[in-house]
Amino acid sequence: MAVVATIGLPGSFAGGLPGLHYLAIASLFVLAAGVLVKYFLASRRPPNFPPGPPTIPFIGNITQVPPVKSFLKFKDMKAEYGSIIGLKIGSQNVVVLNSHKHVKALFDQRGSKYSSRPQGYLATQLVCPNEIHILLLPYGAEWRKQRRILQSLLNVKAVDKQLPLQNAESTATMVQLLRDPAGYYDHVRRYTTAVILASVFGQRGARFDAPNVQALYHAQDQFTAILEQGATPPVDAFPFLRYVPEWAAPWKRWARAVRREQKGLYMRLVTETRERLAAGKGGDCYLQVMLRNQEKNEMDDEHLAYLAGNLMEAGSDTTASTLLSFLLAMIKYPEVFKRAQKEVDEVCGPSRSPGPEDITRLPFIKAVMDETLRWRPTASGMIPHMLTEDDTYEGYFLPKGTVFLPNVWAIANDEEEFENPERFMPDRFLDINNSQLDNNETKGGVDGGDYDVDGQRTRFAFGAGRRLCPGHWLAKNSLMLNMAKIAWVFDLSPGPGISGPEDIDDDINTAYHGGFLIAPKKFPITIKPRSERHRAVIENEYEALEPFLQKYE
Ligand code: HEM
Repeated sequence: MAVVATIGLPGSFAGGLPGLHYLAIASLFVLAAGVLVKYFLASRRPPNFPPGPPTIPFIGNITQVPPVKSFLKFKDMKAEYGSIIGLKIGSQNVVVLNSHKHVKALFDQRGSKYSSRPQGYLATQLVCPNEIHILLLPYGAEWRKQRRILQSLLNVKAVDKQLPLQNAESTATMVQLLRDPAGYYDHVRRYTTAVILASVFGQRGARFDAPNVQALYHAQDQFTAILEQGATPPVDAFPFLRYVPEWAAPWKRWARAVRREQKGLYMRLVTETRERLAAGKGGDCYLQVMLRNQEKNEMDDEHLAYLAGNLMEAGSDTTASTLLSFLLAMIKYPEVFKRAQKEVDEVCGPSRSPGPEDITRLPFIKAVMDETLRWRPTASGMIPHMLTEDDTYEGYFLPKGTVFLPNVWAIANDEEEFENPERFMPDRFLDINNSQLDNNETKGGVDGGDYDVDGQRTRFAFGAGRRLCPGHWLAKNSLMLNMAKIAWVFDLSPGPGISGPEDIDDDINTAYHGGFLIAPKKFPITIKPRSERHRAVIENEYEALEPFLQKYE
């Protein structure tokens, strides 16, 4: 009766069944209207929010965001709306940062507010619940703890310990490329997985079809596929979707399957590593250190397994995709590859391939690596940061909870920063590296202007602020070693059916897979040893390194 009075219904309808019916329908109607009004209002741009395309009631800008390679569309929007663009994805506030200036000002300089991640229902509740996945963790105690652990293993000095492993696996990759050049795509992907498998779990991944390499790629592919925009209903924009029962929501069943597969794999790898360590095998891996400190760090087995597994996810495809882009660039720009070959020849001579000791002696290869990371940044799909307090910037109001997308693609292709950004021109980094090296080295990698030692801060290929990729030193050692060895061992040219470099498709629209990470599609390439002597040297080097790799078998 009280309810009836409140909503002003005639009392005579309140007593019997028909009255209750009416009441229920009316209540539902009011509830639905309330929800509609809420979503209607929530899909509008908040006052003083950065400019962007007009919103559509209830859905905001959802229809203006393409499901793949949205970074291209966001770059185009810059002409109309500027370098800081406000969007509504349903009720979610989203800001796209199209200039390195904003990423620096917000992520780097206001790191205490801009370092969280959006807590998407699917990713953080169904696939990775209980704060187990460092990439997805909110900015807080658990993230700080996990980040500290990674920092101690992956800092600039500590990663040098992995150089012998990276060198041996890179040499093994050169031999695989010699023996089976057509399988280049998988050989490169094997390399990056094998390095992480050995450095983290102390295990060997000698072939691309090795069960653990395959299992890792399968779990990783499933994980990225389910997180891809458009792969599942927009449950965060329309939270009522989370209440759809599982029988009517195949995406929920898919999420549970991904969870099962990922957890099963990472836990199994930890068990295997424990057993191998007990048997005196695979020592000195990152997981061994983590296990030793497990109690001190208050990590249960699942958190430990995920932290180790996350290194696999974060370090494998990213590095492989960058190396594949390098191969593509080298056949598209043969004059660059010739200069790279000249440099390695001058530094190493004809009797040995480049090794760890050469990494700091190859400025041109370094510029090629920097340019590859700029030309095709693998994280163009934009890894979001989330704002944890209300803020104002350049006169705009940015509410707490706003999701920020750093558009690495737009930053790397900014005509105001880079002349002819679509062209692969390592010289732009050669000049910077040479002129700014001293100035910036004293600042411990933090940029003293627009560039740091390796130009990383301007391109933002490794992210920014407190979430900056903790694996970037390890990754860069892998990139340098492989790029230098490839230039030393091989001649590269366009594959059969391609008349010359001008016919090679390197277009981001057509030559690249879209998704969370971008990667080149397989392209025709001919990979041949430069001479019989080069072939013999690399085969011999591999033979000498085999006993070292055996310890991971
Ligand atoms: C070329 C190779 C790589 C690229 C381009 C890359 C790029 C990135 C980017 C863009 C982020 C997000 C940064 C941000 O939110 O601002 C990230 C995060 C991360 N990366 Fe990398 N990465 C690479 C290799 C690696 C390697 C080799 C490892 C480890 C072995 C690694 C481990 C991680 C981890 C754990 C995170 C999550 C950090 C956090 O959320 O606090 N990455 N990476």
